[in-house]
Amino acid sequence: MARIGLLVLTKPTKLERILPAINQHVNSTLYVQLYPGRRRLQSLPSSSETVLNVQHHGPAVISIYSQATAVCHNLDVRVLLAGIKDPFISTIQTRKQIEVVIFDCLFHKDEVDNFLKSCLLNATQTCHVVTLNHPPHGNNVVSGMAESFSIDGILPNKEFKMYENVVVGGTFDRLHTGHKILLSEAVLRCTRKLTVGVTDTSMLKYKLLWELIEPCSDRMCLLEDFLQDIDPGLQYDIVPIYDPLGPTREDPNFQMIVVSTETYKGGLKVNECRCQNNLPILDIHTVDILEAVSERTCDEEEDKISSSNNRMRLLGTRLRVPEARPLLSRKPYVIGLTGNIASGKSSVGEHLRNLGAGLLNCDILAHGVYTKGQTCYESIVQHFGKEILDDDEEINRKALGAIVFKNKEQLDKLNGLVWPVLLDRVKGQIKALFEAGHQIVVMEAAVLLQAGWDKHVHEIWACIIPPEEAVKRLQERNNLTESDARARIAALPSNTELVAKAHVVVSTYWSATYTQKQVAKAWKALQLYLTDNAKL
Ligand SMILES: CC(=O)SCCNC(=O)CCNC(=O)[C@H](O)C(C)(C)COP(=O)(O)OP(=O)(O)OC[C@H]1O[C@@H](n2cnc3c(N)ncnc32)[C@H](O)[C@@H]1OP(=O)(O)O
Repeated sequence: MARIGLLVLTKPTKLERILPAINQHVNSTLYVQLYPGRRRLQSLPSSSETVLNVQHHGPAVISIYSQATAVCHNLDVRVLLAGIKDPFISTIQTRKQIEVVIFDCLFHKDEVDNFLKSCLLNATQTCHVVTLNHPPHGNNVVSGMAESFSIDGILPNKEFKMYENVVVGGTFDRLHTGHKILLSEAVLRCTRKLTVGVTDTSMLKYKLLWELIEPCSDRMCLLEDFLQDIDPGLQYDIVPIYDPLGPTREDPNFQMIVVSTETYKGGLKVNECRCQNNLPILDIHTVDILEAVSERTCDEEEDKISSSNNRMRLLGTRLRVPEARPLLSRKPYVIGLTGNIASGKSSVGEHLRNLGAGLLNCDILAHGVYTKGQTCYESIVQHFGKEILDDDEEINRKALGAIVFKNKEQLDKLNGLVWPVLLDRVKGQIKALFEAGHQIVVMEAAVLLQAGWDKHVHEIWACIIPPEEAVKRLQERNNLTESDARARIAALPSNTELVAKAHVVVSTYWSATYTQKQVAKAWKALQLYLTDNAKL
């Protein structure tokens, strides 16, 4: 199985039939090259032909993306546009090295050899060829796809225009089919420079699960990579934006803006602002939100292709490969379950226990190290004074908490007294749970990262909820004032810090059933990971 493949598509109507077979040949990136008739390679293009070509073949691009996404879920599909804009281009330049070329019809061996040698500029030495020459059945032409590539006899649509300077904006988090279509529509209509405004993370804090949005610089790099792939002939200016209008409020050169039906109002706002600034009004090209592949996977998701849905689907998945822990015993496999206060760690821990994990709760263990007669009792009383004692001389945690949660120095002191003793107990408990038959142990610890205990676990699972939800929960659960609740939240790592370290992220923001679903998904993925790596 190759990682990177190129599908040479001479008849787009065949796509539906050949897509399932493509999954057996490629598992990472699928380039698609629409291949206009080669007889045209001899003559030189004229600009009117370019416009006709884009007008004629542009809709096929959308259709390819929708169909390919529906069938090849795991492939990063990239429809190459340079050959559509200029049908006389005879070379294919991709960013990634092509390992397999898939033809949708039989070509003569000499033609194929010539194609591999002269047209493909970035193929591996061992690049091989597959022909999926399925016989046509029925007459059903897929909508948006013309059976013929010939543009002869096609009348120019006077409405259809191409522009030197085009602009498009968005968050572009984890490029999905909707983004690819929006960008392709912009590229297809652009002849010189495409400016892409990318919302900086500071603008996104109102978005659901914004903490899972990739950093702006990463999103910009991925965009550049995608755009250079689909049309290396354009100039790209990819810029971070800190307000919804970005560079459109001042650049006099922009001529056209590409928006989705959802962001059309934003396009109107841009023109309002340009009018006020005495700048030329932009033509607005609106791209439909893709409905065909927008099926929700659960009630909680939005009813369209959206980045929020994509982020929700990341919950419970393995976001990164755990670092090697050579100093940690391989067995049992220890998950550090952490999260800010009231984030629902304990419910996640319970789900994991139900699935078979051994569970230990460090909050509860911590309480046990300073009950009367236990190791930390004397040192805590000595430092914090007898005022923290109950009538029965036990440490009153409410009184102790009132001191430490208002004073960082005091909290550090308490942590310094408790953590070393607690860690010994935690290690003892992990061993006991393993001896009782648990191959996987979950260590629930609110301050896992601050304590530097990440080195004592094989991987980290973080539980996140929006901070405002945490404030609400804390006020209800712990009877705290709003400012006390905010102070308690601020004392623990933020969602962003947690996500940066976590291998798996779950959120208890929605229903208990949805939390359970995420945990079950993460548990299943962990079993696969452990089996693959023979860690159990
Ligand atoms: C490395 C670890 O994570 S060990 C587990 C955390 N425990 C510790 O660090 C020991 C020091 N803390 C304590 O002894 C107690 O929390 C006290 C005395 C401060 C307060 O006791 P209680 O009022 O009974 O609170 P309790 O222990 O149940 O903790 C309540 C919340 O405080 C937070 N909390 C606990 N310890 C700390 C700490 N050291 N720093 C910041 N927040 C903390 C937790 O997030 C917990 O929230 P959660 O229930 O949503 O997880």
